[in-house]
Amino acid sequence: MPVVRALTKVAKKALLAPGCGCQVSAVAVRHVSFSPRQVSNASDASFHSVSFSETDHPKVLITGGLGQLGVGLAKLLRKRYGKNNVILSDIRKPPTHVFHSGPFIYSDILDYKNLREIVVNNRITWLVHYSALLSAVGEANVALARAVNITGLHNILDIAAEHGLRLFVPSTIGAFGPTSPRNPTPDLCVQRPRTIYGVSKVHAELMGEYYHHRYGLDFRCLRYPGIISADSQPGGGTTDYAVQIFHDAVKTGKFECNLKPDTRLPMMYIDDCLRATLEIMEAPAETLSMRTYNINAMSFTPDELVQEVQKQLPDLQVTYKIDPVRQAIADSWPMNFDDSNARNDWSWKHDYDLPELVQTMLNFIGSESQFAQAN
Ligand SMILES: NC(=O)c1ccc[n+]([C@@H]2O[C@H](COP(=O)([O-])OP(=O)(O)OC[C@H]3O[C@@H](n4cnc5c(N)ncnc54)[C@H](O)[C@@H]3O)[C@@H](O)[C@H]2O)c1
Ligand SMILES: C[C@@H](O)[C@H](N)C(=O)O
Repeated sequence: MPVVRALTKVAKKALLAPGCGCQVSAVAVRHVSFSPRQVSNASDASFHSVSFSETDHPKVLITGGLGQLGVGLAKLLRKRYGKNNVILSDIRKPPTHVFHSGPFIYSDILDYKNLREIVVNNRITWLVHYSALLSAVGEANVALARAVNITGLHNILDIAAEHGLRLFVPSTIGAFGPTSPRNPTPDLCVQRPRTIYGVSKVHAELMGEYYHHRYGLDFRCLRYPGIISADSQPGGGTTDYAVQIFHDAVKTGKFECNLKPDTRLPMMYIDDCLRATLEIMEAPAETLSMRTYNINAMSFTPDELVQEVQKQLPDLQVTYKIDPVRQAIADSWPMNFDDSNARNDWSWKHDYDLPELVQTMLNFIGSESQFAQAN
């Protein structure tokens, strides 16, 4: 598979490069007057996101933008800030419609110099860091997940701090583990995840908050639930079943579920997720009592989702063939998410519950499939 080959090549390059972290450090120290790697005591902390004036439109770079969430976010942000003020980037080749919808640029987050060139040449003020390997693919390739999710994040943090960017990094329900309270899971509690994905996301939360306190980095982070979207495919996670069921229900009337029928996980429709991202990015700093927030919309089991879909498509046949890796991951994740801090601090509110989600997904996929048959 070309994508897998490209990713493996990138990871090998990063992992085999002698002291790849040190090379990055050398570049930062040589060319940048302020770098987190140079600051030796807290009193020197001097990074502020002052370059962004609230009256101007931000100039946004989205990394890993060709996955499930990036294209939709670019569309939303372009509507608000103008097409040319939002740059999508990835290491993959964009489909034609994405390429023609606004600026796209190649960016490998493991290439620090390339990242810096993009930020400088395009006068970037906000960075949305979406590149990652998700939970199931991460377990299948731990070395690659470690490189992309941890080494890549270090590059992003340094670039953001050096250039005074506002930085958004999503975290996940996967940042919690079996020893966390699971029903509900609050913002602050034990976090001992058992996947490389979860470990890398806890690391991202802590590093982002550390850079915020140490260097004044304007770091903002939301822990997303499993995200459900109709016009983009998930990238290899544990919650992917909740997207696949809609496609299979419409196209074949049959669905094989890889999680047990009673596995409860927090979920959210993509429009709520992207709006939350915009809202936290625009929130005045003084409203944020924390830098990492849970957000939630609904919570359901495969069985409950099937029942809701069968209200519209009663002939849907569902079988269960459990994937032990995904099941073990799901069993260690939150069942319900407590997002009261987000609701109190910056008025977070979801629009979609399970019935609206199911109706919207079936409408979208149904009309797409009718269109395909007619053409
Ligand atoms: N989709 C969800 O349900 C969900 C839930 C919680 C958190 N998140 C987080 O949101 C973000 C976006 O999720 P998504 O579902 O769009 O992910 P995805 O897996 O669909 O897309 C990730 C993208 O990262 C890119 N990428 C991989 N290696 C890269 C590299 N070296 N340089 C640049 N890009 C690289 C891939 O090509 C891919 O397009 C991720 O950080 C993820 O952890 C997603
Ligand atoms: C929940 C989330 O982080 C992603 N969809 C996964 O399952 O890995």
